Amino acid sequence: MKKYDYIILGTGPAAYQFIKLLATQHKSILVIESGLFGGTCPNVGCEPKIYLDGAVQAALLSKRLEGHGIEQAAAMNWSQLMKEKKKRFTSWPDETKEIIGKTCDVISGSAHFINRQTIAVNQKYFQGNKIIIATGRRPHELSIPGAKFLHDSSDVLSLNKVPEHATFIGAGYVAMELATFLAAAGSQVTILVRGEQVLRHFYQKYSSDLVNRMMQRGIQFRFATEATRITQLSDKYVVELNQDSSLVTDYVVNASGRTPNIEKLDLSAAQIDYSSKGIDVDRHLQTNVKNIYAIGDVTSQDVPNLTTVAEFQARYLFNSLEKGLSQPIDYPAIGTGVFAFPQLAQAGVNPDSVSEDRDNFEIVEYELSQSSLYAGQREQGLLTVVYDKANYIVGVSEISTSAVNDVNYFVPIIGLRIRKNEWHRNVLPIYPALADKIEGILR
Ligand SMILES: Cc1cc2nc3c(=O)[nH]c(=O)nc-3n(C[C@H](O)[C@H](O)[C@H](O)COP(=O)(O)OP(=O)(O)OC[C@H]3O[C@@H](n4cnc5c(N)ncnc54)[C@H](O)[C@@H]3O)c2cc1C
Ligand SMILES: NC(=O)c1ccc[n+]([C@@H]2O[C@H](COP(=O)([O-])OP(=O)(O)OC[C@H]3O[C@@H](n4cnc5c(N)ncnc54)[C@H](O)[C@@H]3O)[C@@H](O)[C@H]2O)c1
Repeated sequence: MKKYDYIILGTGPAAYQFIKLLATQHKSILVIESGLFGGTCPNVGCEPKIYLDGAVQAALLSKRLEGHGIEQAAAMNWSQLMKEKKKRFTSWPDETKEIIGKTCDVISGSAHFINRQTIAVNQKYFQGNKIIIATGRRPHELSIPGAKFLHDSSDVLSLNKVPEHATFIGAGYVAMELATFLAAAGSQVTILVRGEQVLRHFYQKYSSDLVNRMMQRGIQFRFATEATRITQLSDKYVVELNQDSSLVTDYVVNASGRTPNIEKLDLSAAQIDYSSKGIDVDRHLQTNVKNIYAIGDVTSQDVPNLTTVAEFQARYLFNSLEKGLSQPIDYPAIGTGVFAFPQLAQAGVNPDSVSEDRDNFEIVEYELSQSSLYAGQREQGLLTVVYDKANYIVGVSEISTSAVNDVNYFVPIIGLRIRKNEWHRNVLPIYPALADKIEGILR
């Protein structure tokens, strides 16, 4: 049986980052991937999403400005856009496999544990001194009758023609972003929200604001509504709802969350602890088994499942295993954004989590629309800043057409605890942009 220093399961952002760093260490490495090389983010997640987003934002912004300096709003040609997207993305898995193959042995197949040192793939067995599990997540399966008619985010991101009517189940990141895309391309869209909240990890005032602005563009939200059954009716689908009602649609997207890829790993063969939330790891990203580690979305850690977080964990693990770093993982200020229209973004402390603690935190809202920058886009922009007792900025939330980039200005300010005088001395940003106003927001 061939023995390696490392066996790595998966090739998504977590594994890829770890492999890239390990390439400098002259180790023997086996990498096993059961799906598309590169994982979710570059193939069916962030990257194709942001590629399509360019046209979506252009179309929606031109519509907003119609009659205010734009004669006629741009009309999206989704099919053409999708052809362009496929041209760019189709070769990525093969290219990624080739890059990894330069420094590692690579196998396509689904890996599972035989025991604490042994992994099986395609009926072959391999031993690893250290085994890194980075198998990510996949769309959560809804167990309702007719679930076979459901589509997921990957399907939407490679859809050739937009449906006349689309229904989304769930109201998290995926639903809010992809509903924005399909609606911009001409679909009628309905979003079924199980409870009363959308994007529950975001500042709720701005989540509700986003819902209102999407509703103004004709996107329908049905709150306290669950899909209970889906049936086919010639070339359409009937979605039965918990409120003794139903709707007829052309396309149903399951956007009810993502579940860790653990079932096929046979974790019990290596006595690895896990739950439905993912693989349990300690603050060194080690499982309960000494030589086995887990990174990225597959872990049950209470951090957002983002590419940035997966890569951060990979860097931490590399430094811990190869560079002798002994401190536990300590997460920095994490920024996150929803690529809807307008965008929603936040970093650090969510105002909702400290709104009752006025002794230790101050929450201040800044109206951005007064600036010509935002007014020229005819979009209301709102920024909320959370200050701690010592007047450091510890959290920022924004809703505007440029919220993602705006909040990114604040990530170093929060992470590096930058004060007004330091900013003033060392920074002269481009004007006009939000960055030139930050000095006024800092204390
Ligand atoms: C539609 C969408 C949009 C997103 N947009 C953003 C965004 O804008 N910004 C952001 O930060 N994050 C975004 N994300 C989240 C981001 O994609 C994930 O956080 C990131 O991909 C996690 O990386 P990972 O390496 O942990 O897992 P993954 O990228 O999921 O990779 C895991 C890999 O393991 C493989 N695998 C699974 N089981 C096995 C097995 N038994 N054997 C071998 N291989 C296996 C899988 O095939 C997969 O390739 C988005 C996700 C989706 C779905
Ligand atoms: N811009 C980004 O960074 C980005 C974009 C997309 C995805 N992601 C990542 O991928 C993850 C998955 O995204 P997502 O939108 O699929 O999940 P999510 O957890 O953000 O949202 C899931 C939604 O489905 C609802 N839901 C759960 N179970 C349900 C059920 N049985 N019936 C009806 N509704 C149900 C939830 O209440 C929630 O509204 C995100 O949490 C995020 O980490 C990030």
